[in-house]
Amino acid sequence: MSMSRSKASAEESVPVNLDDFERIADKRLTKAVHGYYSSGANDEVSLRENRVAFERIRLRPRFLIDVDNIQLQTSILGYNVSMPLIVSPTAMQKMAHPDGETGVAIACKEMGIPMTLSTLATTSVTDVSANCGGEGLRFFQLYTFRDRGITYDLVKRAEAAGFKALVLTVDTPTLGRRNADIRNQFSLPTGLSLANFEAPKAKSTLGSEGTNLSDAREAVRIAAKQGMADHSDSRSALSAYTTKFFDASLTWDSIKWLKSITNLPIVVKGVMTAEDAILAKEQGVAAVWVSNHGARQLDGVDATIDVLEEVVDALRGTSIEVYLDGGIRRGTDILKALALGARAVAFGRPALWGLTYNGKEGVSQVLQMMKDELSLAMKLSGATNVSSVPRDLIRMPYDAPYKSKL
Ligand SMILES: Cc1cc2nc3c(=O)[nH]c(=O)nc-3n(C[C@H](O)[C@H](O)[C@H](O)COP(=O)(O)O)c2cc1C
Ligand SMILES: CC(C)CC(=O)C(=O)O
Repeated sequence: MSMSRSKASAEESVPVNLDDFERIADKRLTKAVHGYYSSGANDEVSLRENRVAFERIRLRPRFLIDVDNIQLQTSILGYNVSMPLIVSPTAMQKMAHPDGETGVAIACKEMGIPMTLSTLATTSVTDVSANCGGEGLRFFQLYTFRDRGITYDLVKRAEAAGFKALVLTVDTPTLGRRNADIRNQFSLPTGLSLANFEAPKAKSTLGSEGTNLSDAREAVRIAAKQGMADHSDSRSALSAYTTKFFDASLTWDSIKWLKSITNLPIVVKGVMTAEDAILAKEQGVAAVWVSNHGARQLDGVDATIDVLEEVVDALRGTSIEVYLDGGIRRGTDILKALALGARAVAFGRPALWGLTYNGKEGVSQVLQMMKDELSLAMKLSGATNVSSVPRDLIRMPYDAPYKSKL
């Protein structure tokens, strides 16, 4: 791994929590990249809410429970993991550090947790896998393109590269409005490209015989190579890119098509209601990922942690796993989500801060910090196993005042 940047410089003290990593990353990134990574949509009401909602939840610790040996390991989609944490997909990680997606993937592999690679990564599915020696658990986040042949090709490449699940993002038919990207005229810095769209080195795996896909593929490829430099959509170059190429006509029914082309388990990312959780269930998905996209899409939605329980309730009695991201910054946040029924949680920005701080090593530090914090939170609250954190370990703001059941 490249080590082109130092750890904390003299004026930066060593980070002791994720906020410290954020502060250091804020100073090091260019204005445009920092704006892109940190922004939420519009007035960032939901961005603030993602954090504040965690702070409103109170813990109800139990004591004189043997917490000498607590159980952090669990399984995700049948794979053993060292703790219930996934790294969320975030686009264009090489803007943070040359280690980019490979750095995140290796840090996750070493920690024994899944990494989710974005469709809009600056390292290809093939290269990420090769750089990890084919080891580690990786999921592929899928954006669907107007031309289904492009989506098909992405899925086949992810399969061939050994990715173990498709994470279909459903909250982005088009891009949310992010003020910083508009002000900064954001586009991908020169020298980087959206690597999953580079021309395949070998013969194309494209399988939709009979359709002429070359023009559409070429357009996507050129845009990816040019770093989405098209600012014709007044909202931003990213917005122009998604409007032009993303399939805004996708419906729940489209999951049938996805299932017809792959045997990989499908995880639906971006669910915020019981209604959509039930529609996902009807499509036979393996997992539902509660997310508001780090509050970057529709502003004014609830914090994810506040809708988790309705989704969990809607899927009760099924084998569908529920994950959550949005504002996870502390071990106690993880514990709160587990108490509400999440099988695992995920985070996006903290991995980018770790990457900015010190490449792959910085991501490892961030992951280790979360593991240590989760372990501490469990010991201090009497929770012994991540798979069976009781609901009454927490008090939600909407819970009725305590009445003795004793
Ligand atoms: C810079 C950035 C880029 C993102 N890119 C993607 C993406 O390519 N695909 C996707 O499904 N979600 C993407 N997301 C959303 C994340 O997967 C995740 O839902 C969000 O970051 C969780 O919130 P957190 O950052 O507070 O942990 C992105 C988020 C950020 C901050
Ligand atoms: C270009 C975007 C679609 C990537 C993304 O998901 C995001 O920036 O939140």
